[in-house]
Amino acid sequence: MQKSATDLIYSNPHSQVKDFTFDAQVAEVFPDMISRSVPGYNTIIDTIGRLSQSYVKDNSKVYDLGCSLGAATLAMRRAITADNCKIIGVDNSEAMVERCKIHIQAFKGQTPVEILRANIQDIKIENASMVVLNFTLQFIDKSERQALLDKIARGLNPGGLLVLSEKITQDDAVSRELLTDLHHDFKKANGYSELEVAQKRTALENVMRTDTLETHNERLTKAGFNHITPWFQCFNFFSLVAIK
Ligand SMILES: C[S@@+](CC[C@H](N)C(=O)[O-])C[C@H]1O[C@@H](n2cnc3c(N)ncnc32)[C@H](O)[C@@H]1O
Ligand SMILES: O=C(O)C(=O)C[C@]1(C(=O)O)C=C[C@@H](O)C=C1
Repeated sequence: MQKSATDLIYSNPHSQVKDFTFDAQVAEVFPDMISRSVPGYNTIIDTIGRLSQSYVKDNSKVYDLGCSLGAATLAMRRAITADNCKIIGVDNSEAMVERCKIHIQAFKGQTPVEILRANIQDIKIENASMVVLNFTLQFIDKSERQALLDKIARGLNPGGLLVLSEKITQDDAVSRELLTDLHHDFKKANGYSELEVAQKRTALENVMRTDTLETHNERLTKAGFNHITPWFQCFNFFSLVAIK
């Protein structure tokens, strides 16, 4: 991931904390924001690259849905050895897509990359050997998540792989509070103040709705995935692989 400006968005008191959006201000500091906010983010990006080496097949497509600045796309492009493939990165934030295109061009690679500004719910997914949803599903309306996963499962070739990474919640309030506290401690250890943690939490409240692990499993099973296994969890962040 490239170096970026330090995230100071919530460092001063906001008279009214607005709903979080992936605007130009966020895009500018995003690599710093996500690596200081998501435990294991770099491990997850590296592992997506590692998985693409094994699962991306000749003559197929790879989708990075909610690609932001293209961290997962770049990790996959570095690792893919299959021939005649294409990576399609999709994001609906204009600021992210603009920066992502510049970022991708700055690196050389064999596999062609196309970055699209679109709603991932509107695009066609076809002939895919690998699909990545790295901390994106949590921003889709809950009632529309199953339809998106159904579309992904339909678009994957047999043996194709989905990587789904999400912030999760727990039904049990004691467990939920424990993991939330650990996550907040992680953010503070990475230099965020109490105020920054509290204001970001408020900003995300209406826009990022998390599910339990059980809900994720149920949806993926319903979508038709045959092999589903979490491979990473740290506090209330996890990543799984689902194979068709
Ligand atoms: C937390 S970021 C994803 C981080 C990125 N996948 C990575 O690994 O660095 C979520 C991204 O999803 C995008 N997004 C949210 N809803 C979307 C939608 N319906 N269609 C396309 N992109 C969406 C946001 O603009 C944002 O860039
Ligand atoms: O900052 C937090 O508390 C988060 O939940 C992290 C999180 C995410 O999970 O996607 C939320 C928004 C930002 O895009 C980066 C990371």
